[in-house]
Amino acid sequence: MHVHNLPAEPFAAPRGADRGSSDRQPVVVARHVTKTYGRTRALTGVDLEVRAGEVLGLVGHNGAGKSTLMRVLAGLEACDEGTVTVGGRETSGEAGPRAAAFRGVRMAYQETSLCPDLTVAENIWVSSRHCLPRLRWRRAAGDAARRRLGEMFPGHGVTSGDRIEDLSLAQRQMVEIARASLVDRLDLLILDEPTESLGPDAARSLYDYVRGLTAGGVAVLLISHRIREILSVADRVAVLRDGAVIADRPAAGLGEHDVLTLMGAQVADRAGSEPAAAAAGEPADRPVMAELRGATGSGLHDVSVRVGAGEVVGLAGLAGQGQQEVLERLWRPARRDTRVHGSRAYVPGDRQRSGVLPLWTVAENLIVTAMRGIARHGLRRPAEERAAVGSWVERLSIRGGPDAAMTELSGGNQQKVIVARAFASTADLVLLDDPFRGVDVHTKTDLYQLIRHEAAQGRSVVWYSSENAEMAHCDRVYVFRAGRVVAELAGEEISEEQIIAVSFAESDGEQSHE
Ligand SMILES: Nc1ncnc2c1ncn2[C@@H]1O[C@H](COP(=O)(O)OP(=O)(O)OP(=O)(O)O)[C@@H](O)[C@H]1O
Repeated sequence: MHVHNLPAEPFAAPRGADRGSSDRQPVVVARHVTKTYGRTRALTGVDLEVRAGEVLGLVGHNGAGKSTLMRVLAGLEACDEGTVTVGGRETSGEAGPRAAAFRGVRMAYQETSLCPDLTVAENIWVSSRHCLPRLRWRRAAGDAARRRLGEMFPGHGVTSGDRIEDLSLAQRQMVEIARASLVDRLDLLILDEPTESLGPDAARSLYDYVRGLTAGGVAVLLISHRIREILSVADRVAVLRDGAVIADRPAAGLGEHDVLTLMGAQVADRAGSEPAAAAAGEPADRPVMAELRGATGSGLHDVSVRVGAGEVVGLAGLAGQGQQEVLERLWRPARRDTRVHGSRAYVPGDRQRSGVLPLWTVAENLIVTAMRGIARHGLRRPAEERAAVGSWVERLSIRGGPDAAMTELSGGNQQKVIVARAFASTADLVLLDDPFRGVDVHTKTDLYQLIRHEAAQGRSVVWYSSENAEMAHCDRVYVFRAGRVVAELAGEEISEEQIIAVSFAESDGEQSHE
């Protein structure tokens, strides 16, 4: 391995030479890799090869073992059995953040590994200090961050002196990905659900950059629950099921349905590919549960939103156009222009900041909101609580079970607990802020049905989603742009195409007024 440690330009750009698929050398090879946590067999014998110059897509259900495998391939954790070979050299016993054998293998985490109260430059320094000069390190780290963010995400809006905690979720994800790529020699870049928090433009820029990397001979391992995205970016797709790779195929010729079937889904058994039917009855007939009337201020301009009892109302449009402000106002109604009847539950979009009680178990996290509904005359009823928890764990296939600590759960399973917690409460109004990030396709399908079912019982749901296709499960959708409602769609009018068409058509009109 040659290292070019130049203070002025310490981090390697994609290497130049294009390599054909025929001479792709293995960069990292796993053979019969196992990993057990307590009673959980996270990896049960993985065989996988990642080759230079390719994008390998890795798919699998929540809890299939994807993140665990990545940590082992990146040398952050040692496997129990089996071998990991990096650049032709077996690494047995070497693991931990500083293991030299893994120096060219870098990983961007789905939850981000950044320290919130340090700046962007300081975070970059912490993770890449071995290739930064000791003198004026802060400046060098800041320059490197600025350059790499500019290459990867033009228009990112981050400055190297920004504190991580002040950045948006998308910006934190961008810094995380840039951080992972900043190394003196990059052999394998692992991206764990990189686009879950990114908008479509940032995702496109990232994949353009990834193509440059692979053209230069770097290997990229991409984990995602977005199967279409995997199929459009990856050269090869590996499917992980119950801790083992059960299929490894070229992406060309694979369809979305093929991948879902390989993942082990009873695709035909789930009514998921079709949106669940919206509840009957004209929205205008329903008693109003919550309402914003001409709300203005903190980014909103004359926004009126009405939520009927038993209605699922979608908030759509590009990210950050006022949808979160609407949820926030419904959650904490403080002004005259907002009226909310009944109790509320909230599923935050950012579980790192305000989602789970990490040191508590799944059962404790679930029951914390449901207790009030279960208790009689102020007394808790443990048997009923236990039964309620059990039914939610089963209903959402929360892998790990009720007694697992939240920190033991995979990212997607943590998210399921947060969603279940909201619906397990007695709240009349459930507010969802892009709630299904990181949740696998099949569980999402079950959750869509859950939402419809709860609405049919009379609950109201307000749902912001960055995935326009999800809005088809709503009764009515408000499309937002620059803090304004630019369209209200109902029933048949709601479709991905229509939402995009309205967002963009209206956005041009808006701009001419600005
Ligand atoms: N530190 C840990 N302690 C105990 N169990 C763990 C730990 N890390 C992972 N597990 C368990 O190992 C299994 C695999 O988890 P992993 O995070 O690798 O899944 P994943 O495929 O990445 O899921 P997701 O799509 O939800 O991110 C899960 O059952 C999880 O609960």
